[in-house]
Amino acid sequence: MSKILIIEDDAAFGQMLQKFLTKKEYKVAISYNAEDAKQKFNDDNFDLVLTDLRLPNYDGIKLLADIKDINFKTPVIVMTGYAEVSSAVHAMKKGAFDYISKPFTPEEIVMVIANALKHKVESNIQNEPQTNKPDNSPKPSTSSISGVSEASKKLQEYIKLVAPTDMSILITGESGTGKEVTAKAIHDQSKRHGHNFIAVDCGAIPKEIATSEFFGHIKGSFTGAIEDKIGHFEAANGGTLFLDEIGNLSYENQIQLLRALQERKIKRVGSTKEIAVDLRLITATNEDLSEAVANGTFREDLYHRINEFSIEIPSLQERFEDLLLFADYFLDKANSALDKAVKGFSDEVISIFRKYHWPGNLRELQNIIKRAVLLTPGTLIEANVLPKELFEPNKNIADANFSKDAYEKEQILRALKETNFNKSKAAKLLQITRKTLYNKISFYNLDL
Ligand SMILES: Nc1ncnc2c1ncn2[C@@H]1O[C@H](COP(=O)(O)OP(=O)(O)OP(=O)(O)O)[C@@H](O)[C@H]1O
Repeated sequence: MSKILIIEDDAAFGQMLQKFLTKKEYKVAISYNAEDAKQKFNDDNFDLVLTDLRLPNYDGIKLLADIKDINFKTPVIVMTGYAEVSSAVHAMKKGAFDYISKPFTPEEIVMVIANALKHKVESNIQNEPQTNKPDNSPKPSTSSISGVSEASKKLQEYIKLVAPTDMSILITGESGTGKEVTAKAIHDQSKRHGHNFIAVDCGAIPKEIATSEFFGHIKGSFTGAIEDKIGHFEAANGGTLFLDEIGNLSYENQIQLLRALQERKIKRVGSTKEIAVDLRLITATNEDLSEAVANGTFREDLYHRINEFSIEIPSLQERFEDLLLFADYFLDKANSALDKAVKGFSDEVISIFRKYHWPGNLRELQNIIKRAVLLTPGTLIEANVLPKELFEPNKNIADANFSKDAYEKEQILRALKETNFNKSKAAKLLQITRKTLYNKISFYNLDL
């Protein structure tokens, strides 16, 4: 029988929930304040914690951190008011497993709990064999976050799937979507993580020196070669070589690269000595390489060699539900970089962020937030520190979006009416997650 700890200052609601979950065959304890909750959590083994984010005299996020400090494996579900999606997202960033907005239906809470408990069992099974070898296990990347949208979850699945293999990965996606971050995550989760991750922007290397940049040179081999130099291939030996903007390589360099990959050996410029290299290749492009192959500007044999598996990174628009999560993350990052203590975004800014189309994706979001943090005198980012492009309608897609939005809104309302406003059922009908539905209801300002 799974044990649940409810932390809820509203005694009547807490007791009702306790009673309901007990009927569902859970063993349920309840705390009405943070101190008691920590005590109980310390003294007993709980399989799951269900906590309100707003507690008297205690910050819910701090309590979440305290719980994670005691036992980071226990999944925590946070309960929030409907308007507090951004705090829920913040909580998830700090390690909460899921969130549920009040008021919720009995089916919803049962589903969320069952899902969290299932995940706990699965992750315990995965963790078991690794307990005695902490140092050899791949480290998760710490300088990035995963996102909660379906597109992000799929991306994480792919990363997890391909990381342990030695397959060559081609990462595609618009500029600023996180291709390099993804390549690094694959490296960090691979068995090569103890070796170098070398990132090279092929677009930034002049054609004349590309060979020496990739393979190194020996002193005196050409004018300017004043000392021996190792190239990127050797530097990445044992680890991962990430070639960004691979489509920019000259035809000659493409041949050299293909040869090095096939033979797994290189020669420094000016040397006859062959050097064995053992590396994993990850490449990225924001152009359509198959088109370049069709046009004859990119070698087909190299294309197949680098494309044993391809991963497409979603644009920020395609990961709409991640927007606030990333915004929060970049806010923290900007605060530390600029030594500021800006706490959040005004409602108006959040609404502007949600309406903007983010052509520069995560990089643009990050830059805008950093600039806004710098310009913000107080604790909240207000609309007056945002650049003007955020206020301009996106002319290219305005019409398309209008009709798409109107259609989507109508579909949501129809599904809600059809299910008598049961959000879980409506989400199922629409074939989206409950969270996506909540986000869309809030995005379209549906007054339910
Ligand atoms: N998952 C993530 N978590 C945190 N930050 C991210 C994430 N993905 C991207 N970023 C940030 O967004 C910015 C752009 O990421 P990155 O350089 O990986 O994009 P890219 O697709 O390789 O860009 P380009 O096409 O211009 O080379 C970086 O500053 C990176 O730190």
